[in-house]
Amino acid sequence: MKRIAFLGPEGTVSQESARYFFAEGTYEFVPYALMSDVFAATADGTADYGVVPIENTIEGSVKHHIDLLVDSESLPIQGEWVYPSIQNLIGVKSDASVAERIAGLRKVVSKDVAIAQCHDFLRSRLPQAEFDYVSSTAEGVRIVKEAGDASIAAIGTRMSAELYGLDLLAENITDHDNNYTRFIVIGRERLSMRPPEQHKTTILVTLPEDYPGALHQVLSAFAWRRINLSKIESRPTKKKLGNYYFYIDIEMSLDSVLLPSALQEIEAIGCQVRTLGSYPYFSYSNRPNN
Ligand SMILES: O=C(O)C(=O)Cc1ccccc1
Repeated sequence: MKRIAFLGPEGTVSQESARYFFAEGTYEFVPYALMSDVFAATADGTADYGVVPIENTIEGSVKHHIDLLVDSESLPIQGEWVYPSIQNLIGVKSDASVAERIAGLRKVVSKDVAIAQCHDFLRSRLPQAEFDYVSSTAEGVRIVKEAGDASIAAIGTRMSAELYGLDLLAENITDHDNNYTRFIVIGRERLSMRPPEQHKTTILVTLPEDYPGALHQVLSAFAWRRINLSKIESRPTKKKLGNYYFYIDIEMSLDSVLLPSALQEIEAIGCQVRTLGSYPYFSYSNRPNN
């Protein structure tokens, strides 16, 4: 049975999303306390695949996860999908009314991204609350359960509230209905699933120094071939202040005729190109398990 590593404990958005993506076949879903553990377990073969939230509608790229991906040389991206994260306000069980319980909250414990996703709700309904940032949404739920304290709430999935036997104090508290998270799966083996309509390729490009207009040349190698890019983002190389690489998502498979020649052209001007993966991509309307 294939093992799928995800950011735990049980009940995270990542786990919900992994179950949605790997809906067909039998898999073992294995929680890890930190995203770096998810990468390490996949790298050393303890897990076959690792699930990584990489970008959010509201927050943009999860920079720490992009950096982990870049640092994990041997783990190509094998697939990408989009999942709507629905967050809820979760508290200990009590006989008091929900309004009273919300009024009595002093602290909210959750993951930074989840708190950001619910910013408007928290500002209007819980202006008095302070925030504790923890490693995942389900970890916040676990902490609330352990504390057994009615003045603390977590933000997390419905699944986590059920798992820890807590109450939903408010459902679907995310600020925007179009709040989606883009997930990738890393691993050595290709995935065997229904062929998708779209493929993507992700590359890292380091520009040569002292080459004015290098980025323009990179972009034009794609432009004149009419190859669409869906994302370009610079990240510091961390080797020297002011040195960057570009993280580029390309809407084309590396198996195509055009893309390899574009990459050759970019290398020819002195850029370093590293492929992070060429993989199937599933939008939310084109679900992997339709
Ligand atoms: O903390 C979690 O539950 C995660 O899986 C990370 C996360 C949090 C919010 C949106 C998407 C992923």
